[in-house]
Amino acid sequence: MYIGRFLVVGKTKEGKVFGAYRVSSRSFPNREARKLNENTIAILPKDLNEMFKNPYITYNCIKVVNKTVVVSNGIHTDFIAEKLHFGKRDALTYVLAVMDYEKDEYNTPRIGAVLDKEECYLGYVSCEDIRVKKVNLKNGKGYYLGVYNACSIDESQEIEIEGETAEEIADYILNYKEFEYPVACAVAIIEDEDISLAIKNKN
Ligand SMILES: NC(=O)c1ncn([C@@H]2O[C@H](COP(=O)(O)O)[C@@H](O)[C@H]2O)c1NC=O
Repeated sequence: MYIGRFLVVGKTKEGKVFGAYRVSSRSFPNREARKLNENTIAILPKDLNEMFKNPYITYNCIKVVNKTVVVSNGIHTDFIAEKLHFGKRDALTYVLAVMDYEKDEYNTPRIGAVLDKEECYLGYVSCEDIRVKKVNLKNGKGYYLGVYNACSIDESQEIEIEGETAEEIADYILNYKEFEYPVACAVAIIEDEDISLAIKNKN
């Protein structure tokens, strides 16, 4: 099944909260996740000239602000991170409403998650609806939210989670067979007082 870009929020079997993002792409597979600094992971074309071909393929997909993690499929990551003083739910809601879905040939939805140790919100804006929901995370389970064929916040969109470190989860989600065209995966995991980031690229 092709669900395009997707987020996974969940807990490891030992109860560590994480947010993950996978780029799956038919049209722009020559990209990679890159850790820009200890708080930020970006998605970039390997050939930087490619970024001018489409406005939606180059962006920060994870940003950590203090102890809060923002994950998304576009430049809205940065705007949500800048509005966190509104509160997690309202920052996500406000930015999704203002930015709307992508004006490409697929009306690709914007998806996002904002989470910390205590609570997690998932949200999306598509050409049909807009939704932000608080999600209760369970040990060893993850909820996914994808741009195509999986753009809903629903208990049926639950997967098992393997791995206890950011690296192990990035590897597991990048290689999650059910979802096609893997390109790159980025993960932020909250461990006690620290947040660790990891990336895994297909090639
Ligand atoms: N965020 C991304 O990495 C991203 N990659 C591709 N898109 C958009 O989605 C369209 C379809 O891409 P694809 O065929 O790779 O699923 C692209 O033309 C582009 O407008 C993206 N936009 C949102 O997901």
